[in-house]
Amino acid sequence: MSGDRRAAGAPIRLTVLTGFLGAGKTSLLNRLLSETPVANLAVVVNEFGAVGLDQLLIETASSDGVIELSEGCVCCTVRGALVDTLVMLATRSRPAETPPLERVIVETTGLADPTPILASLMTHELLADAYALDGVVTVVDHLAGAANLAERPEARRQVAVADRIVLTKGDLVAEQEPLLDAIAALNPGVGLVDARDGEGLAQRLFGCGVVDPVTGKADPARWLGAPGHAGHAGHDHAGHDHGAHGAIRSFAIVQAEPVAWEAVVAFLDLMAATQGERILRMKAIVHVRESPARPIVLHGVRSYQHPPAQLAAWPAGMSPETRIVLIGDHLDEIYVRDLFAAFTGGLRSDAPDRAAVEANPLAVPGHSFG
Ligand SMILES: Nc1nc2c(ncn2[C@@H]2O[C@H](COP(=O)(O)OP(=O)(O)OP(=O)(O)O)[C@@H](O)[C@H]2O)c(=O)[nH]1
Repeated sequence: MSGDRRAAGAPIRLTVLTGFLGAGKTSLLNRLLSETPVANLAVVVNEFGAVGLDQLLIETASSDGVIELSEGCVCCTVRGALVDTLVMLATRSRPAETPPLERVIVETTGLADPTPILASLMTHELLADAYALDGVVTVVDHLAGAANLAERPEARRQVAVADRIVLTKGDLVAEQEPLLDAIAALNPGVGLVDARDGEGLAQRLFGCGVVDPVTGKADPARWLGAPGHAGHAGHDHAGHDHGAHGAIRSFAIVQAEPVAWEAVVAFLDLMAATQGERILRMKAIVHVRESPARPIVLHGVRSYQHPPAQLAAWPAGMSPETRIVLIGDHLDEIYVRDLFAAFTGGLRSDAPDRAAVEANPLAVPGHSFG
């Protein structure tokens, strides 16, 4: 934690901890809090039905950082209260000697679709400014996980939007492959953490979002799943999933040529207008023509986008290229790729490769794409 101590005015890191009912969120939180100094961390717990139970468990580790919302689902009835609580945490007055709040963890109810919560974080003026999403951490248990993913849309969404997945109850099953396959189909390359792996939980769960500006650190390349970065397989096209899991899939648009910022804005506006409800999550780093040395990172859910943030420089080890990762539900990949190409002058997905046509021994002399 000392490495990311919050500078005055720097955003509060916010982790959304989600996972299906009984997956082990509270157990994980208890472990995390027992490992992590809690003086500058607050936990917002939302429960559905069993009010108070989780608070009792968490209180053993953190006597004063816990705020429990009243009964209700965090994605709908308590959404207003969650926003109010986060506003209160960001704006509360505090004695001069107390350190500023560095982190907030929101534990959602197991039945929550996390996308409305993420949308609130991105679109509420004060929240978008005061908080930086440090990552969506989803807990999946080996015992019930595969069945939940097969049967419950909210469980699939929790996995699809995760920046990190924690696997619990591995001690209770012999075979792990079916669940790992189901996760890979929804969110290929997501970083997996086995809850049985000893200490250092905070290190593995925190810092999996995008941060930088400028430069509050975190690791945008890892967040994006850029090739060569730990925890991700680096996928440009994966996650076909038209079977039992419906049509949640992810793909990446990659373009090395810098693009005009206004073309990207136009592309995103049209995406939001036409595909909004199908976008579970969008993460992007943009190689902008106007500032090729300083990329812009973007993220969004549904039709909402977080205000763009410009990084100090390209993340170490990442080549300058635009990389847009889209996780969608019934999202039309060809349409999206063609739309991007139309706005940015890139190659259309169904058009021949320019180099293959121009640098081809059979190419028509003098012919080139203009
Ligand atoms: N064997 C085993 N049990 C676990 C593990 N993680 C959690 N549990 C147990 O699973 C049960 C549910 O854990 P919780 O931490 O309450 O799960 P939760 O996701 O917070 O549950 P809800 O708040 O009801 O959604 C508890 O009895 C835990 O002790 C694990 O890795 N192995």
